[in-house]
Amino acid sequence: MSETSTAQRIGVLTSGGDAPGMNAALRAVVLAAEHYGMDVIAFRHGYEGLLNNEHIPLHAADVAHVLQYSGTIIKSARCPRFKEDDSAKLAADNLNNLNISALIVIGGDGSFRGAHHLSNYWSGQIIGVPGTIDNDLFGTDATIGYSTAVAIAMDALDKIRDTADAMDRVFIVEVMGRHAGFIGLKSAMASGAERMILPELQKDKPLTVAALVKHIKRVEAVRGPGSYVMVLSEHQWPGGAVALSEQLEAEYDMPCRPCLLGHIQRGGPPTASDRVLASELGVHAVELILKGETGVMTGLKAGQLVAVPLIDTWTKKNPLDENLLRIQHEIFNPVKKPSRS
Ligand SMILES: Nc1ncnc2c1ncn2[C@@H]1O[C@H](COP(=O)(O)OP(=O)(O)O)[C@@H](O)[C@H]1O
Ligand SMILES: O=P(O)(O)OC[C@H]1O[C@](O)(COP(=O)(O)O)[C@@H](O)[C@@H]1O
Repeated sequence: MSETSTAQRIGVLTSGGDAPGMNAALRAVVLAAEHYGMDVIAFRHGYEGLLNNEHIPLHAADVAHVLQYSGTIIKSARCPRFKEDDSAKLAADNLNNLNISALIVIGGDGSFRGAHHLSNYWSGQIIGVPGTIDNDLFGTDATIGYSTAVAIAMDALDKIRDTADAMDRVFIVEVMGRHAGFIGLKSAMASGAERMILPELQKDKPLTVAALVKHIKRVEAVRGPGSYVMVLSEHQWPGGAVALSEQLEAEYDMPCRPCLLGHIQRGGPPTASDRVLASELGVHAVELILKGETGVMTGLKAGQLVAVPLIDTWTKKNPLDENLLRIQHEIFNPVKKPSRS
């Protein structure tokens, strides 16, 4: 891009936890921008880069072969100081000094709160692209990264099942999703887990060790000795899967092993679904800029591209799929509740 270029200049950044498919979204943004005659400036390390003026131009050649990799080539960060008013003012000044007229933020709900905060001080267009493994953004059926995280968790759960079966053991597998049980629910169903503990379910019926032991024993009574695999969303038990399995062993003499999947869920090749979703949403973000939109997130709802007000993405909530919950609890539960009829 030359100093004398008069093309519209847009900014882009990846923010919050990296999500598989962010590179595919970046590639789509850059290719679409070039297609429509725009220049792209990428801020490195999310909002940190916006505040520190850490930026690079991005061209098609820079993103030619990145969509098969997780992480983000422009790096991501959590930037607590961006919540301050002075930070938003500084970011606005930096964007204006670079003649940037629109900013694409690829991230989760926190990143969109940040984008909204920035909009109080900056009059350029702001478009969000949903990038988080947690799938906890209202307005889109799936976020970029979610499909890959579920596939990784399922693969791990299948492997755990082999060893759990061989030794008739209980396993507690901790998956990500601090506030949302989407990864937990889908990976539990996809792997045939006997039980799942999700943040949304904890509100009505918090987990107790006694209830868990009762369920494990009942499953054994129905099926005979064998494996029992439980999916536990993170932060749902003090000390997590490790503490819970230690308690089962110590207090109930029940052979139990913990497994924490952690950041493994954010790495490796993104699934085809995530690459395609990211590609479609990245292009849509640029096309929304061309249409003059601002303060919206691009999403995919029932196969249709949509533009959702940024504020809705965190003030409203997508519930867990009621039908999947019903199937897991009532039909796939080895311990049948007495029939209602
Ligand atoms: N209320 C807020 N006001 C301003 N910036 C925010 C706010 N909440 C989050 N951010 C910014 O967005 C970044 C990413 O948010 P975070 O919650 O960590 O990840 P995610 O975007 O994946 O949800 C934060 O580190 C901060 O820079
Ligand atoms: O990588 P960090 O900073 O330890 O954060 C871990 C958190 O990030 C996530 O992977 C993604 O969350 P965000 O999309 O909100 O950043 C959560 O599932 C997890 O709780």
